[in-house]
Amino acid sequence: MKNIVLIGFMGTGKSSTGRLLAQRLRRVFVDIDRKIELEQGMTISEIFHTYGEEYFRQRERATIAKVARYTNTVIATGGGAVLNPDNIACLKRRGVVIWLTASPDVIFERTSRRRGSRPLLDRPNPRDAIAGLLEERQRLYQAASDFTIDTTAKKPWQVVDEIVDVLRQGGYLRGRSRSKSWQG
Ligand SMILES: Nc1ncnc2c1ncn2[C@@H]1O[C@H](COP(=O)(O)OP(=O)(O)OP(=O)(O)O)[C@@H](O)[C@H]1O
Ligand SMILES: O=C(O)C1=C[C@@H](O)[C@@H](O)[C@H](O)C1
Ligand SMILES: [Mg+2]
Repeated sequence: MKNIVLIGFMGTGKSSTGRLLAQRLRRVFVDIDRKIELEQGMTISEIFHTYGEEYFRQRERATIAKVARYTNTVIATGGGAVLNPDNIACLKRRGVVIWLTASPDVIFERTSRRRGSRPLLDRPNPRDAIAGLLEERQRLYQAASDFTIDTTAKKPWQVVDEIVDVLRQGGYLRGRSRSKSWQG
């Protein structure tokens, strides 16, 4: 079975929704940011501040190259994975790519919850940083994705339901996964 790859801006729910989706489909879940943190023994912010963004992007590239070879896995990428076309090319080889979106206000609200953990938003006016990065990246997410799901006004379990529906309709899932109602 193909991997299910979640892409999208910070705060669109790739990590939290990805974990739920993997539980629902009984698949392994890999979060690229978490894997880098574990392997490096540092948080993403510490990596950015100590070695710089370019170094982080190299680690991200190497980690994605490794994980993209898995099968049957739910993969949550970091928000900047689309910046390198090689990342997308290798993820697509064995994966179907889902773009999670959310409005700038909701992104701001969700990313404010764990301040200090997203170095690119660690500045005096994070709203402007969000607007600028969204503008730069929107077309990259669009071009990389097979399906798009707007998470703005949805609970994580509703996003999971929608992902399962689009994957099933697209012929990417076989058999039944647990019914929607179990998650309330
Ligand atoms: N659909 C949702 N409704 C409400 N809150 C959500 C939803 N999805 C995620 N969240 C919350 O928003 C915050 C950010 O979510 P998450 O870390 O999953 O985003 P992400 O896309 O993985 O971001 P990053 O690219 O920075 O890793 C978390 O506090 C999470 O619980
Ligand atoms: O959007 C981005 O460029 C990033 C998103 C996070 O997931 C982390 O990968 C890191 O903070 C960079
Ligand atoms: Mg994440």
